[in-house]
Amino acid sequence: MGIELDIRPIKDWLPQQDNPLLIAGPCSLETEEQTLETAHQLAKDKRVFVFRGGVWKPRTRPGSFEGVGAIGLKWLQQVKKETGLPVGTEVANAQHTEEALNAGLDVLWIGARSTASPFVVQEIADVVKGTDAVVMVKNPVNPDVQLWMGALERLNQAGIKNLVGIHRGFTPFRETHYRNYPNWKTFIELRRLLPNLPVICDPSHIAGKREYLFEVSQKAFDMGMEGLMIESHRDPSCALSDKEQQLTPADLGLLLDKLVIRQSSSSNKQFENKLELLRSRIDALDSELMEVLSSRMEIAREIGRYKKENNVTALQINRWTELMNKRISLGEKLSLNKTFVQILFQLIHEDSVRMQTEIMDED
Ligand SMILES: O=C(O)C(=O)C[C@]1(C(=O)O)C=C[C@@H](O)C=C1
Repeated sequence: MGIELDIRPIKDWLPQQDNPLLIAGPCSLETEEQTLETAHQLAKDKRVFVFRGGVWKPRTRPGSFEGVGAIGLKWLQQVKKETGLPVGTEVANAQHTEEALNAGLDVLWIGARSTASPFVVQEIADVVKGTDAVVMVKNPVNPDVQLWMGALERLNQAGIKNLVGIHRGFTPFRETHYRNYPNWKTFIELRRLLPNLPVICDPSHIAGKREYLFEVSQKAFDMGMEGLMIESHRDPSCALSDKEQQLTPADLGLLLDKLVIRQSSSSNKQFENKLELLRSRIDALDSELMEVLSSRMEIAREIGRYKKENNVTALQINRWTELMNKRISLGEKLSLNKTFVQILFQLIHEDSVRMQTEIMDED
């Protein structure tokens, strides 16, 4: 079951927010003029509720633009004064956090590399303790839901109730056309564990390229996320960081026009009735599936006992390879996803071998 953290809904700290929560602004603040011009253009689109801008930029390797530093906080104050938009930036240590709080920033967020370090998160939590700061926590670079949760818990234990999770994708472990791999199942697990935590998506860091922003953003809404943090620059071609993933405010408007925003439920009675009917069919099929699995495991146990009597190994690689190939081709005929079939049978086989070795090692 999920854990109940004491988290306030977005509406409590941002009453003007309308579904979804949209946070937009440049990857990095570069000049006061670039900051203000981008902010004024974004403020015209009433769907943007918070202006973001990176001031301290964590870069993988030295030598790239590392942000303008604390002077950027003054530009953010100016944005707030001129546009009325709440403003936010990323903080990566205690000093950033103190400076951002002193500058009256409305939103702070912890980046993926910082979330991966419990020491850094605790250092930030110690500074925000006792304030009513809004703190957003990006997922750690590796798909470790416990580490992500741990960061949120540390902040909550410091009394921070205005919490939001940000899904920005994970360092890819295999070739992908995205910059960071969107491991949606980690989000599903986080939602199961912390059902009352609002979670938004950062399509810019997942996509890495403008052309994929729409599909990632739409998927986030299909999954039930509450908003987006998306990078927007008045002229991305001149941006000092992440040129290829930023949109002009006008292009952001076009992207928002196309997105379908979904609700977690519907008040349509007919829809509810039909859904219930279909769910009861799924329940019945799942029971059948479990019965079939249980019978299969019983046979695997019988084989295990038989192998033990005859001193034969549990793992039979030729049979396993042949079985997997057959299941994949049957799966294709039944319109089942190949990776799904592979993972499913890997799990079944793994457990079958585990049971057989246990039988073999029994006295
Ligand atoms: O065919 C066997 O020898 C089994 O024990 C069954 C089974 C399976 O679960 O399908 C289990 C272990 C082997 O590596 C191969 C297949």
